[in-house]
Amino acid sequence: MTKPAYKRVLLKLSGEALMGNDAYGINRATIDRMVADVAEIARLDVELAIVIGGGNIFRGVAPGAEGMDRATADYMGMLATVMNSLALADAMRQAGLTARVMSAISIEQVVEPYVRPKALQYLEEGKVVIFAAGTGNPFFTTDTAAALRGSEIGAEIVLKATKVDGVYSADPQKDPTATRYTTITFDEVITKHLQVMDATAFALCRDQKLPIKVFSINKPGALLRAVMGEDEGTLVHV
Ligand SMILES: Nc1ncnc2c1ncn2[C@@H]1O[C@H](COP(=O)(O)OP(=O)(O)OP(=O)(O)O)[C@@H](O)[C@H]1O
Ligand SMILES: O=c1ccn([C@@H]2O[C@H](COP(=O)(O)O)[C@@H](O)[C@H]2O)c(=O)[nH]1
Repeated sequence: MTKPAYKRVLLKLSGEALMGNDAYGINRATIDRMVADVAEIARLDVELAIVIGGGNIFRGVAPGAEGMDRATADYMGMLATVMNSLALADAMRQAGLTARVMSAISIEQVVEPYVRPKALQYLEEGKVVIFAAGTGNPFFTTDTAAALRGSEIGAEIVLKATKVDGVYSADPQKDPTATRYTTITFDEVITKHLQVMDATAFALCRDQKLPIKVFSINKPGALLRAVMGEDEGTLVHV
């Protein structure tokens, strides 16, 4: 087998995809499938850090959050990512992988705080590092957290595993005539307002020259192909 294209990657996993076909929450079969995909690339000695979104849990509380102060709702969203991170780490443990969860907000009885040198040490030791609670700040997203942590740890690429199989000319879930790009520049995605990731995340990756690959979380083998540098999804580059 040929070698992986990257030594260290930041994988952004869709929170919303975690609910599978359920209305919200964590679907057991879905998380196990995600972990199996992750295990496949961990076996290749790729240093792997993960950020997982919170849409699967936050969607469930959204009606109650209506009219809520934005920062408070955002803190709830960040806590949702902590729950997903813990569930992911535990599923990894059951699959024989060693994962460490590090939180951007202080909840030390539950999960250790994010400390960059410690995260780097874990990666060098071959542990999977899961960055929880986003950036730790309201008004941001876990996509921006992925761009931020990816830059901090010197990842060579951000792999965004999501519900669609790449970046399209318009939202493919709304516009069936939308066409998929194989590659696209950061300037183009930003000026065309393509919203598969938020503009803050795109701008940070552009400034740090950190490429992003967007691909389907539901397509078998897609993560492996992305790690091998094969033609999969859409590459967003400088
Ligand atoms: N131009 C576009 N190309 C591709 N997808 C797009 C585009 N515009 C909007 N989208 C939407 O962006 C979504 C992916 O981003 P989103 O941040 O909502 O999900 P996620 O990151 O997978 O979930 P979570 O936020 O729970 O982690 C896709 O499901 C798609 O419908
Ligand atoms: O840095 C961050 C990251 C996330 N949030 C809040 O959490 C939810 C869930 O994250 P997704 O990226 O949408 O999955 C998000 O909507 C924000 O409300 C945050 O405030 N800061």
